[in-house]
Amino acid sequence: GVESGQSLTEALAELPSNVRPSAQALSFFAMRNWGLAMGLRHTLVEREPPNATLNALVGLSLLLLETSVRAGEQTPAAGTPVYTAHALVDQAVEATQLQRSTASFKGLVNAVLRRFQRERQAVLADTADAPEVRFNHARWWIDALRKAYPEQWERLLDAANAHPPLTLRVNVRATSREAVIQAFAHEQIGSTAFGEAGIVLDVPRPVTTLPGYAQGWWSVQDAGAQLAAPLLEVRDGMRVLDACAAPGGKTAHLLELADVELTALDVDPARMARVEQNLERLRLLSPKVRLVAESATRAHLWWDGKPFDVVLADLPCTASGIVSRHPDIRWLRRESDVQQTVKLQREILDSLWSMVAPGGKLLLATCSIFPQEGEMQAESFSKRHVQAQRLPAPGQLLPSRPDAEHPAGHDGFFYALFTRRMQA
Ligand SMILES: C[S@@+](CC[C@H](N)C(=O)[O-])C[C@H]1O[C@@H](n2cnc3c(N)ncnc32)[C@H](O)[C@@H]1O
Repeated sequence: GVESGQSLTEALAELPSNVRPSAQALSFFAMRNWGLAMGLRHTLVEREPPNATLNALVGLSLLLLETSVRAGEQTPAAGTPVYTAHALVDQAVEATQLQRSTASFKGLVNAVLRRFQRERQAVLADTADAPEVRFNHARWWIDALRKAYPEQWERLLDAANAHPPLTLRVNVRATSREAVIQAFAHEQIGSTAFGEAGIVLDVPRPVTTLPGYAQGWWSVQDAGAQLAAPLLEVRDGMRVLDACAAPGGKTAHLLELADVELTALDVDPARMARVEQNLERLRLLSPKVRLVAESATRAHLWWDGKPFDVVLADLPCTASGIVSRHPDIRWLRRESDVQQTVKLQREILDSLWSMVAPGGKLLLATCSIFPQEGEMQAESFSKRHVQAQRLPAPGQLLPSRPDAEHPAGHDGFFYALFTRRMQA
């Protein structure tokens, strides 16, 4: 799916629920190691296979073969899919045979896998130095980060390859952070407080098995994303617009912080339905909350003309800051996507700016670390809108792993805050 442009989340959602957990574990592992998979495929089959399915099948089989050899040399990390080499070759050949688009390549798949088994050391030596293999990202992505962050690019790529912690934000309308930590401790689940309402789990686990999920005590949200809503300093009675709201992480946070009149908007109706489900679980739906499935750029269809005190523009972006949580992104995106999202972001921002009340605030947020979607976008916005005055905000947050000072680490985000100057 990812090789032909479909996101992993979409592809997994289409599978029957009984195979989804194992398919997710395998595909996440594959995406976290796809640089090696494609590197081995390239060394052994120089010519690009005629279709994406065959390419993925050969790459995945080689990766799993290599994983099985390494597992014999060193205990693999928890969750690593380990199969015997014999079973792998058999299954790969059988899978090739099952699909009409690949069936005639059965002999090729068999030959490639057997050659890898015979010549493993030499094949690895020919493969290991390619940047895609070393850093496990697409080449254009590595080059873009090297250019933007000449000092930090290697650290950033390594952080993207790490497994992220499980971080939660407590719904302070429903309970207190201390009560949640205690409820977790009661079930021998270790966790640590961070930030204003955050909790990081000592060991990640399926969220629905944690106390308080159904009761809406908390939401899953990265530590960096938890900074967004507080920057807007909402107070009771304010008119608030969350313009790119789905799946509703920051919508819920805004509603937890104050008793506001909130419009949550998203262009994607299916994703908008998830906002409703999330707010329902958190007991945050009320007549003061309006949910609209429309585009921020088509204000005439949904805006009553009354300005908002606060606008959150959590813009669609390449998501280059959250790769550790979505390991397919780095393979899914194309270089040309950056230009396209920059243009869409500009259109959305310009439309939203006209809705901000004098003295009101707009927060430009993205989960990207490409400067075009961050500081460059904010600067060009300032130039287009002379009434926009920039206020203090974190700017570019680069992804960081948990450490003693920041037990939750955080993903990569960009935040720029503007206020509309009062008329003279
Ligand atoms: C980064 S996500 C938002 C995440 C969300 N704020 C949260 O915290 O859970 C960006 C969202 O923008 C939406 N979007 C894209 N184009 C849009 C448009 N023209 N108008 C409104 N929403 C749009 C996408 O469907 C996507 O759900």
